[in-house]
Amino acid sequence: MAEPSSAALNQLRDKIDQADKELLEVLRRRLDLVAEVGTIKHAEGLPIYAPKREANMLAKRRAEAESMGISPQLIEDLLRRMMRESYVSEKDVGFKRINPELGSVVVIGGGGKLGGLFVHLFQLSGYDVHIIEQHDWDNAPALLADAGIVVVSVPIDVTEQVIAQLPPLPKECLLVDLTSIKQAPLAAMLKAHSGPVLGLHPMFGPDVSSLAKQVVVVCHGRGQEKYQWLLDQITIWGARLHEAAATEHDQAMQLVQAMRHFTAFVYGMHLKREHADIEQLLQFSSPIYRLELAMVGRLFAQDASLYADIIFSQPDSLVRARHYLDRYQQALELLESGDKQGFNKTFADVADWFGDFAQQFQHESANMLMMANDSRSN
Ligand SMILES: NC(=O)c1ccc[n+]([C@@H]2O[C@H](COP(=O)([O-])OP(=O)(O)OC[C@H]3O[C@@H](n4cnc5c(N)ncnc54)[C@H](O)[C@@H]3O)[C@@H](O)[C@H]2O)c1
Ligand SMILES: O=C(O)C(=O)C[C@]1(C(=O)O)C=C[C@@H](O)C=C1
Repeated sequence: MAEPSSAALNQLRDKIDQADKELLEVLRRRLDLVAEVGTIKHAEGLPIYAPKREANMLAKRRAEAESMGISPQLIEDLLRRMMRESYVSEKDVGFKRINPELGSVVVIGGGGKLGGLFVHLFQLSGYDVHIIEQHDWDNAPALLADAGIVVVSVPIDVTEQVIAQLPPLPKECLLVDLTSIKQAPLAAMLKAHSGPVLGLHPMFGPDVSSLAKQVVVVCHGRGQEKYQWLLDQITIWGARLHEAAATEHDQAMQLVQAMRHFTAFVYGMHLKREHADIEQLLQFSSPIYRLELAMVGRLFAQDASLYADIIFSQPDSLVRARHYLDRYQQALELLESGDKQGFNKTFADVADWFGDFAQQFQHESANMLMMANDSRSN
C-alpha cells in the first residue's frame, strides 16, 4: 500500500531529493580525492589509517556543525562512515612493499580463511607469494628454499605439528605464525628454527574490509631487527600493533575469546533446546537483545572447529568454565530464595568493580544500538 502523501509534502520531498543528489556529488568529489590520497600513500609507504588526522578533522567538523545548528554527532557519524569507505578504496590501490630485498613469502595454510587474507595483503604489497596446503608438502622443500618469510596459518590443533615438520629454512628466513593462541606455537617455532621468529595474533576475522583500526597482537620471538619491516608493513596495512608476552596474551584470550565463545555456545544450545522461535524473538526484541542474538548467532555461521580449537586448546578453559558455573549457581541461589536484596547487593558490587567503564560502555553501546537500529528496514 502506498504511503500517505500530499501535494505540499511532495513538493518538499522533491527538494529533499535535490539536496540528496547534491550530497552524492560531494561524496563523488570526496571519493576522487581519497583515491588520489591512496596513490600518494602507496608511493610513499604511508599507513592507510591516520588517527591524528581523523581526530583533528572530526573535532573541526563537529565544531563547524554546531555553529551551523547541525548535530555534531551527525557529521561525525557521516564522516566515520565515509572514512570506512576510504580505507577500502586506499587498500585496493595496493601498498608500498617495505622490504624489496625479501625472498618469497610462503603462507602455509594460505588457502584457508585467515591465511588467504594475508596472501592477498602480501600480494597487494607486491611480494612474490606461494602457498603450501595440506597436500603440497612434496613441493615444500623447493618452495621454502628461497623463502624470506614463512607464515604459518593452519588450524590450531595441527600448528605445532606443522611447525615441527618444516624442512630446515634459510638461516635469515623469518618464521611467523597467526595462531589464536601464542605460547605453544611460539615455543615450537623457536625450537624448529634458529633464525628470526615472531608470533602474531590478528584480532579479527577474514571478513574485514580492510585492516584499518584492527589490532594485531605481537609476541616477540627472536631477532626483532630482522622482522621490524613486517611490523612496519602491517602498520601500513592500517592495523594497530599491541605488544604482549605470549603468556599474558593467552591469559587475556582465555576471557576475551575462550570464555566468551563458550558462553555464546551455551546460550545458542539453550535457545535450541528451549525450542525458541527466532522469528518471534526478533519481533519482540529491543535493539540490544537483537544485537546480543546477533553476537551469538554469528558464532554458528562460522567454523565449529576454529571455536572448538580456541576453547579446547587453552589449558585453563575447564577451570574457568567451572568457575563460571559456580557463579551461575550462586546467582541461581539468589533467585531460588527470592533474595532480591542479595541480587541488588551483588549488582552494586559488580557495578562498583566496573567503575567508570560502566558509563563508558553504556555510552559506547548506545551509539552501536543507534547504528544497529538505523540499518533496520522492517
Ligand atoms: N578465522 C579467524 O577468524 C582467525 C582469526 C585470528 C586467528 N586465526 C588463526 O588463523 C589460523 C587459521 O585459521 P583459519 O580460520 O584461516 O582456518 P582455515 O581452516 O580456514 O584455514 C586453515 C588452512 O590450513 C590448511 N591446512 C590444514 N592442515 C594443513 C597442513 N598440515 N599443511 C598445510 N596446510 C594445512 C587447510 O587446508 C586450510 O586451508 C588458526 O591458527 C587460527 O587460530 C583465525
Ligand atoms: O587524510 C588521509 O590520510 C586519508 O587517507 C583520508 C582519510 C579520509 O577519508 O578523510 C581516510 C583515512 C585516514 O585515516 C584519514 C583520513
